[in-house]
Amino acid sequence: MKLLIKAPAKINLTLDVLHKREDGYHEVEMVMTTVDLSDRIELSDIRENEIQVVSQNRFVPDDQRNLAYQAAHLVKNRYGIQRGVSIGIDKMIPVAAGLAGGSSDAAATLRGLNRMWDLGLSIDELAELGAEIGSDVSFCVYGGTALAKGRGEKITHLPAPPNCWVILAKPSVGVSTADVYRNLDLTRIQHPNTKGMIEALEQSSYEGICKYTGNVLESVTLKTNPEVLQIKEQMERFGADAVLMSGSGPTVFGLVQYESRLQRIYNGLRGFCDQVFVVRMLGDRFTC
Ligand SMILES: C[C@@](CO)(OP(=O)(O)O)[C@H](O)COP(=O)(O)OP(=O)(O)OC[C@H]1O[C@@H](n2ccc(N)nc2=O)[C@H](O)[C@@H]1O
Ligand SMILES: Nc1ncnc2c1ncn2[C@@H]1O[C@H](COP(=O)(O)OP(=O)(O)O)[C@@H](O)[C@H]1O
Repeated sequence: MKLLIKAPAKINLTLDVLHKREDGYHEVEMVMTTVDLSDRIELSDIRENEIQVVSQNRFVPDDQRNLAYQAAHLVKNRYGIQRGVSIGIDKMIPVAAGLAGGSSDAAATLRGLNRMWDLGLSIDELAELGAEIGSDVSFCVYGGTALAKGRGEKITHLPAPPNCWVILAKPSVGVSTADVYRNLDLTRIQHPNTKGMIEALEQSSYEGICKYTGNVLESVTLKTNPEVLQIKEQMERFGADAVLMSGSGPTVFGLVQYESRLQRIYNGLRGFCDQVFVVRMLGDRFTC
């Protein structure tokens, strides 16, 4: 049997950090939404009772460090599955970019194995398993648009944003999520208005969504990586309606309502940023 599953990237419309917890993680409040830049995960039955990961991308680990491997390993152990699987990862989402590519691969693997191995798990049960792999995996199991609390695993679904374009620009610098959280100065945070963002989504107000975007992790990543700030400034100058870094970075996204502006922003960015994508937000969430 072979299964092909889509693993979409996410962006953070808001990202707030409330405090540092005793377990070392940070208590967060984030509004996240999936966009149609997706990895393709191919699950295939194999004869050997083992997990294999195959990817052409040299930044994607092919062993137990891979989050998709960890998802298969968790399911195999938890449910005593005596079958093997090959996980092919066709990587479209830039790696270590603040777009949750690895988390989404893990989430897609959970959804896929649930079908392939007839586990009969609900989407909520899959999201609970996802939380054991990483903070962003639960959200990626559902996709769509949601408020994520706790360390990211407590999910409340929200209405999809109104239709618009999203330009993603990924500078070549690498960013470690753990380092960004570690270097965050909690005494100097400018908290985004999460409530305002939720209301804007509920009212389907594009202007409100643009107004309430905010990410406290920018204070760390923009300071250590001036090229990220430069990309933000370029996107603003070329006329994006809202510009923000996604997650811990370094990817910057711009929201654009009118197609006429899109080409100008895209061309302006291509000059000094290798990876630029124009995508749509994905309205629907996964149900199984
Ligand atoms: C910042 C965010 C925003 O969506 O995304 P990315 O930039 O990674 O895409 C997430 O909070 C990242 O989630 P994820 O990448 O799954 O994090 P994990 O693997 O669970 O944790 C990586 C490290 O980040 C730190 N961490 C993560 C989540 C959290 N709420 N508090 C933390 O302090 C911890 O040091 C942890 O060891
Ligand atoms: N399936 C995967 N795809 C990409 N990276 C992975 C995967 N599994 C593990 N990783 C590791 O996780 C790290 C974070 O990758 P990724 O999920 O792409 O970034 P982010 O958390 O910033 O959104 C990478 O450095 C990579 O080594």
